[in-house]
Amino acid sequence: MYNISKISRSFSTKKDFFRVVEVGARDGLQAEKNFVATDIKVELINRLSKCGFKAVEVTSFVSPKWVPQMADHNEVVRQIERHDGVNYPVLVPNLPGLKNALATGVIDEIAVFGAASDAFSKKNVNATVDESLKKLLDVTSLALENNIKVRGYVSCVVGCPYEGATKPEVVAKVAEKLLEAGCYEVSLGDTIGVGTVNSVSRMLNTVLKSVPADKLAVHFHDTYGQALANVLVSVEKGIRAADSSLSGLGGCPYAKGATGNLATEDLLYFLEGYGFNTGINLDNVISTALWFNEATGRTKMSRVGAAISAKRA
Ligand SMILES: CC(C)(COP(=O)([O-])OP(=O)([O-])OC[C@H]1O[C@@H](n2cnc3c(N)ncnc32)[C@H](O)[C@@H]1OP(=O)([O-])[O-])[C@@H](O)C(=O)NCCC(=O)NCCSC(=O)C[C@@](C)(O)CC(=O)[O-]
Repeated sequence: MYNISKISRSFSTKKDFFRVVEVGARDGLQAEKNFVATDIKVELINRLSKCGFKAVEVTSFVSPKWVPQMADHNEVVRQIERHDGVNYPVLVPNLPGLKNALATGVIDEIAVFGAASDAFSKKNVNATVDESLKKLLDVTSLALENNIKVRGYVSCVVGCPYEGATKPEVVAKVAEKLLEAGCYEVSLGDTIGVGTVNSVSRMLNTVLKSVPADKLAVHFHDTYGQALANVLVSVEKGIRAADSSLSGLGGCPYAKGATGNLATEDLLYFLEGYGFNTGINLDNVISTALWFNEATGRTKMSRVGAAISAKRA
């Protein structure tokens, strides 16, 4: 069982840095059926850039037949403002995607993605886990030759929508392969948000046997409302990076029923409460969420965003 008393003993007062990667413009929007206009995506990224994030994931160079929402990747990466100290990773599944990204001349970082489940991998990239890892080697080497940083993702680290529970050993193996391929960090994705403190703890204990905590980030979808609890478990195990999306936007087109990522606003409130320095201005993030809702006619807000904007009103 996960030891809660261990958590309270180790609450810290020192302001350690915790890196939050904002993935709303990519992971948050990729499953949206209605196309979000390019100028709204660009403005969203520009506003996020001013909030203090060190990384704002902006789009995917995937096939527009597979993910139509990301079809405007060329325009998005060319039109956004780039701020010093902020990286703008783009998701890349294969060599054609990388070549298209490189041709824009503005890419500073890519994210490659593998999975810990063959069934999900086949649905997501039309290749098994091993096949996709082999293909990724060409992508990572060409990116590194071009001085482009490479981040890796592993999907389905706790459970798969097609295969059920994931074996932690498989997650560890895929994470190791991504690091060997040249990724500077691997983000562990609970794609369908089924993880609990026990299953996430078991998975991390296994992965941490072969991958150091400073090479890991966590990426929790909040389908079952467990994402923040799972971040706490990850923090306690020494992980100091997490992905989240504005207002908890998102889902995965190849994982039915998966809701968005952990909301950035909720994550920031949690991290500040824990005593971390994120360098991110929560108020500006909430204003960005309100602007995005107005621009797109949405109403979805994070819990923290709803609470703080109600107080503002
Ligand atoms: C990987 C492929 C392309 C293979 O798809 P495929 O059909 O096997 O590829 P193909 O090589 O046979 O090519 C088919 C067509 O796509 C074109 N094509 C081929 N590659 C590209 C490309 N890069 N950009 C643009 N076009 C491309 C290619 O030129 C061809 O065009 P056609 O001849 O039919 O006109 C496809 O499966 C794909 O795009 N998959 C992406 C799926 C995706 O984006 N999923 C969501 C992201 S992963 C995620 O969200 C999880 C994560 C990261 O957030 C972490 C977590 O939460 O777990």
